[in-house]
Amino acid sequence: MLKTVAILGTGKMGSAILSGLLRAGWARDSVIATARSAERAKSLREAYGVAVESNTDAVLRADAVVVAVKPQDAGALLEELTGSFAAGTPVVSICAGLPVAFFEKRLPDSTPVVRAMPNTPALVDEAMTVLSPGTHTDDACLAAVEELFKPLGRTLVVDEKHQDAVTAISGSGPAYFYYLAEAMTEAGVLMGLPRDVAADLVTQTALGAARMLREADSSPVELREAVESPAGTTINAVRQLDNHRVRSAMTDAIEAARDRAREIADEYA
Ligand SMILES: NC(=O)C1=CN([C@@H]2O[C@H](COP(=O)(O)OP(=O)(O)OC[C@H]3O[C@@H](n4cnc5c(N)ncnc54)[C@H](O)[C@@H]3O)[C@@H](O)[C@H]2O)C=CC1
Ligand SMILES: O=C(O)[C@@H]1CCC=N1
Repeated sequence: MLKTVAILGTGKMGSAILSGLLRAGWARDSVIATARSAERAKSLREAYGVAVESNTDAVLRADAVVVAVKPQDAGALLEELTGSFAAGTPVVSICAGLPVAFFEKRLPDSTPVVRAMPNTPALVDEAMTVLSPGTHTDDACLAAVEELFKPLGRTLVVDEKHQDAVTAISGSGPAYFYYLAEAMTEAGVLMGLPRDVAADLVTQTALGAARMLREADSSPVELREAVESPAGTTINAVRQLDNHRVRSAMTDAIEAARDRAREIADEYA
C-alpha cells in the first residue's frame, strides 16, 4: 500500500491527479506536489492545502513518485534527481511517448517503473488510465500503483507495446469528443438555436450516448442503427459523414497521434 505520493509537475494532468487523490480521501499531508515557479507553488498550496516541496525533498519523502512533466522536461528532471531516489521507490511516468526504458536508463538499478496514460476526465473521476509495468515492477507494485489511479476512473493494464496506441485513443481522446461537440454546437447555432441551448443539447446527448456505449449490451454499430430510421433524418446525416470521409479522417488522426508518440520517444531517447 502506498502511503505518500509525490507528483512532480503539477500542470493540467498532475493537478487533475492531485485533486482526484484528495477527493478519494488521501490526507493532505500524504500528497506532495512540486512546481517550477513560486507563484504556482503558492496557488497549489492555497487551492489544495498540500505541501509543495522541491523535487528532491518530495522524492526523498514519498514512497511513490509520479512524473507529470512534459516529455521534453523529463530528462532534465531525472538528472536533477540523480542520487535522490531510494532503492525500490516506484516511479510512475504519465509522459506521452516516453518508454519505460527511458526511465530505467536514468534511475537506480531495479527501480520499479510503471508507464501510465491517464486522461483529463480524472477531474470528474471518469479517467481512463492504462498502465504498463517496467522490467523490475512486480505484480504487487503494479497493483499498488493501479490502486492509486482507481479512484480517478477506470484502469486497465496492457503490455507496453500498446501504449502509443492507447495514448492516441484515450490519452488524446477527450479532445476528439470536444472537437465534435464544438462542431455540433456550431451547427445548432447555424440553424438558429441559441448557443447555450445548442451546447446543452450536445452535452446531454454526448453523456447519454457515452452511457449507452458503456451500459447497453450493444456495439456502436447496433446503437447507431437503432437511431437511423429508414428514409429518416439520421441516415441522411450519416451519409454526409461518409461522403466527407469522416471515418477515414478519424483513423488518420489517431494514427498521427500514435506516430507523434513514437517520434517523441526517438526525440528524447
Ligand atoms: N494533458 C493531458 O490531457 C495529458 C497529458 N499527459 C502527459 O502528462 C504530462 C503533463 O502534461 P500536462 O499536464 O498537459 O502539461 P502541463 O504543461 O500543464 O504540466 C506540466 C507541468 O510540469 C511543470 N514542470 C516542468 N518541469 C518541472 C520541474 N523540473 N519541476 C517541477 N515542475 C516542472 C511545468 O511547470 C508544468 O506546470 C505530459 O508528459 C503529457 O504527455 C498524459 C495524459 C493526458
Ligand atoms: O497531447 C499530448 O501530447 C498529451 C498526451 C495525451 C494527451 N495530451
